[in-house]
Amino acid sequence: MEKYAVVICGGGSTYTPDMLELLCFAQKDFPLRKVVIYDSNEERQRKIGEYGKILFRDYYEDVEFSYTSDKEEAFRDIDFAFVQIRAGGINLRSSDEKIPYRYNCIGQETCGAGGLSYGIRSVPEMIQLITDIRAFSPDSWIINYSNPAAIVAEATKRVFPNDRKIINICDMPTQIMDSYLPLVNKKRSDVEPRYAGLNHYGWFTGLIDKKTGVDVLPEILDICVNETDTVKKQLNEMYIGDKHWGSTFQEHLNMILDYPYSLPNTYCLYYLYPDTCYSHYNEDFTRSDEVISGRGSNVEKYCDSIIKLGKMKETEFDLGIHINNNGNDVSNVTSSTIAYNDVHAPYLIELAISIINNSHDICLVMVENNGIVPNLDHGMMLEIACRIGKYGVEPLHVGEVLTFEKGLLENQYASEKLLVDAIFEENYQKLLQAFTINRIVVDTDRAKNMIDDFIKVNGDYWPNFK
Ligand SMILES: NC(=O)c1ccc[n+]([C@@H]2O[C@H](COP(=O)([O-])OP(=O)(O)OC[C@H]3O[C@@H](n4cnc5c(N)ncnc54)[C@H](O)[C@@H]3O)[C@@H](O)[C@H]2O)c1
Ligand SMILES: O=P(O)(O)OC[C@H]1O[C@H](O[C@H]2[C@H](O)[C@@H](O)[C@@H](O)O[C@@H]2CO)[C@H](O)[C@@H](O)[C@@H]1O
Ligand SMILES: [Mn+2]
Repeated sequence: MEKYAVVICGGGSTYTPDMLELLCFAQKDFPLRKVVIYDSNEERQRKIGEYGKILFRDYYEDVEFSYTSDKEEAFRDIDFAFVQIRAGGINLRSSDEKIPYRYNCIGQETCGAGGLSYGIRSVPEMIQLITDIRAFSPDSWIINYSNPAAIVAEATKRVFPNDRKIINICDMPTQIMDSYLPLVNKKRSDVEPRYAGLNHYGWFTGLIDKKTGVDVLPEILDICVNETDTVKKQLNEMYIGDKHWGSTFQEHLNMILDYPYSLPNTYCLYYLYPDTCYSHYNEDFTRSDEVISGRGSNVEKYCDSIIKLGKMKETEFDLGIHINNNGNDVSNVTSSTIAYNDVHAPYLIELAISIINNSHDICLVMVENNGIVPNLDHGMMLEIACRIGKYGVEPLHVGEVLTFEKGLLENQYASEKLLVDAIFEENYQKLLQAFTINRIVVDTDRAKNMIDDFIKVNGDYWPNFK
């Protein structure tokens, strides 16, 4: 049986423990010979690296596990690169979120001015990373989570136009399916999604039951409209203790009631309800602060405890690993790390399994439009349903989008396209246009003031726009 070599880029990521543990759970369906975690910040990765040594020794000893900041050590002889870097780190995410508030604008990780600022940092680092991976493993799959995925996808499309093994993905639609499918007693592996839009700005147009061929989305929307209180209660229970996602999904349900003909991505909230979102956020304690004190701190404590014990088996951290024996459905076998049981790792591994088995599972990934949605810009990197196999990504037919969605998407794509132009040309005028055309920014003076502030905090992460 073939065994694969995986590198996780951004090894210091808060998602890495979940990812490593799920690789142990999925060893029957995704057999591995080598796992390397790679990070440009040795210190940030060290604890997760030391924890990973214990994990693989206890649960997957025939895998060669290591951690490094050396590119050749990380990228030589690799089959899959899972990429989850945060260019500039969490502190600059904090600036991305706080600077817009100075000008009465929402600050968000991937949307609006914050997302544009983040995109300017991410693009050069992602291009360098992919170039480095390709230098040592020209035929490896590069599956990227790093944000802002829409802007990264637009930029990598231009620099690596013929590289069919770069896949940009997002786990938000997966999370939305997991949140609403229980209303019709289904889970994610029971349906094939139909979806269209840009990353973090799209809509489900169908959820096809694999057994019957029936689209269960209309029934879900009907329940949302006619049994709203039941749905509110179910979402509250699902996200009990998770204030951010709990409140996000309550607002998301309100958006469905306003536009009850499709199931939008949660991120549409920032574009369609900017004033409501602005009023709900605390500019002195934004989402990045919650992540630092929540997921970030939990993951660090988790790794520290295991490193201190020197083992996981027969401790409170014992994963009770059983070889995943329920077929390809790793989404049923979530890891038990304290980081959080989430869709992030399962989604990535489900994708990899569909590739190695050539099973053509349908996943939502970002591909160049090229007429799949004939009334949208053909260069748009659309997040749509695609069949995933060992020879690449094959998009399903979509057809035209409605006027409302077309108007929103063309506007957003103009912002993202102008931003990538601005980055490559170091062009201030296009930078100003990218900010001003964005539905969350709108005003030229506000855009100019934010850009001035972003230039100050981003330093060398930003080119010298002129
Ligand atoms: N696509 C999605 O739906 C999705 C879901 C969740 C998270 N994300 C993204 O995944 C990334 C990781 O999230 P996180 O909260 O774990 O971030 P994090 O800040 O906890 O970790 C990111 C790691 O990347 C490292 N890094 C930064 N630049 C690098 C480079 N050029 N080369 C190698 N390593 C580098 C950092 O040192 C850090 O250890 C972010 O971009 C986040 O937005 C995407
Ligand atoms: O604010 P964060 O860092 O917690 O999350 C930002 C990311 O949010 C989405 O990913 C979600 C995922 O969709 C859902 O499973 C949730 O429970 O956890 C993930 C991250 O916490 C979004 O898709 C990402 O692009 C964002 O980076
Ligand atoms: Mn996402």
